Amino acid sequence: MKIFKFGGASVKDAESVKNVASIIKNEGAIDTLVVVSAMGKMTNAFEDVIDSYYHKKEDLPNKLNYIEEFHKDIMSSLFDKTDEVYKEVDVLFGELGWFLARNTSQRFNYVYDQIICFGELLSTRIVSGYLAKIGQENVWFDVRNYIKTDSNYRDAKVDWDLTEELINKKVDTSKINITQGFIAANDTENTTTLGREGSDYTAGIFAYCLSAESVTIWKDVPGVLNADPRVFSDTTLLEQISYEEAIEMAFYGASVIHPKTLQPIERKEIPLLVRSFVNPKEKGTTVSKGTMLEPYIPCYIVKKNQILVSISALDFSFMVENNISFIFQKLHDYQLKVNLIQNSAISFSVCIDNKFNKFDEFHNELNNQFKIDVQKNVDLYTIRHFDDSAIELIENKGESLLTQVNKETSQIVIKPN
Ligand SMILES: Nc1ncnc2c1ncn2[C@@H]1O[C@H](COP(=O)(O)OP(=O)(O)O)[C@@H](O)[C@H]1O
Ligand SMILES: N[C@@H](CC(=O)OP(=O)(O)O)C(=O)O
Repeated sequence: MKIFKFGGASVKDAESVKNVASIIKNEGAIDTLVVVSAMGKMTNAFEDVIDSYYHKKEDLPNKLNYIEEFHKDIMSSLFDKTDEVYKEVDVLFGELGWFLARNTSQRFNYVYDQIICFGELLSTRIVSGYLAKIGQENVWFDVRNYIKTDSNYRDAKVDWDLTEELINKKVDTSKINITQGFIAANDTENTTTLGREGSDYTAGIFAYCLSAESVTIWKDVPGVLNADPRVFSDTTLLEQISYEEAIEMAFYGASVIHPKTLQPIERKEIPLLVRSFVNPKEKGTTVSKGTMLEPYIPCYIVKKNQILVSISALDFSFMVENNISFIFQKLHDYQLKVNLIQNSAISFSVCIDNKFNKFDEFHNELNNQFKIDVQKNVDLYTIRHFDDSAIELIENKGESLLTQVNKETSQIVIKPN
């Protein structure tokens, strides 16, 4: 069985849905399980709904209307008004309205997951309905009956044993199956999610459980490039990369593959293909066991908007185990993700992501015990397989604040010009 994954960009409008349907027809007409994300930027739109709902804002009806109109507008170009899919979509909007009216829970993460899931439920109904409309038989299923997790809402951990059992019992591997990425359920049937951009991971979960022959993630780029084309104007397609290399790139922040996706498929040595839904005839990138990188060239990964913090003791004493472990505990407590560490005898530097906006609290707490220098709004560049000219290219992007060089990887913190 093959696994396909289509992200939001591939189903952002009616033409895109037609394109996805033609790829499925041409490339995956049997034995294929298709994982689909919410359409376009609909997950962000549902986050707006959650914000308005949770904070009881007056604009909630407008935000809900926007989402309904977005989907119905796409549907009007794909279906006749009498098609079954309209009923299915209306049932989903009914369920959403029912939850919004009846929910009494104040737990934000729980509420978030019960609402955000409708993006994927709607998109899969539309893709499945359109395939049926053009005569392509397929099976739609609710992934929440297949992927089971703990109750850590918004970042749930998969119960692998139960999930594997359910998937193997329930998936008809001879058919085209259409299901949702990103969402799952706990043992009390409440919806959970696997973390933002987690649909790639869903594809990895199905691939592992079904021992699939391959996973193809269809993207708006020709494959894995040696840099993000949104940031670098001159990029090269990587035709082949090893699992290890792909895991390294994803770990450092190459957003083309979700970091959690690779571990399950690497364990079973299932090839991962990253291909273009714009040019589906092109081969794209193969991630598999074997050659580390083909062609062997420097690869650039950038994380924007980081904070560089240098910490030293007030009395100039050494930065050693006891104070470093204390600082790390505090970084953990304030959910500050560390992307680079460098220490010398008397100072300790970290480059961190302030995703949850807790840096100022961390700073206040440590300020009277340590001397702390802070540089906000810096960019962290990671270069895999660097050479001198690659480092020079990055150092020309602004003021270079810190450079760290390991065998295969160089990391440079830049204050942009
Ligand atoms: N090394 C890279 N190679 C290709 N694309 C990259 C790379 N690093 C970042 N990207 C970005 O990843 C995007 C595709 O990933 P993403 O938007 O998450 O897709 P989807 O939402 O369809 O899963 C591309 O549009 C590109 O800008
Ligand atoms: N829709 C979810 C899950 C996802 O993976 O989406 P995409 O495949 O479009 O990145 C999100 O936006 O987080």
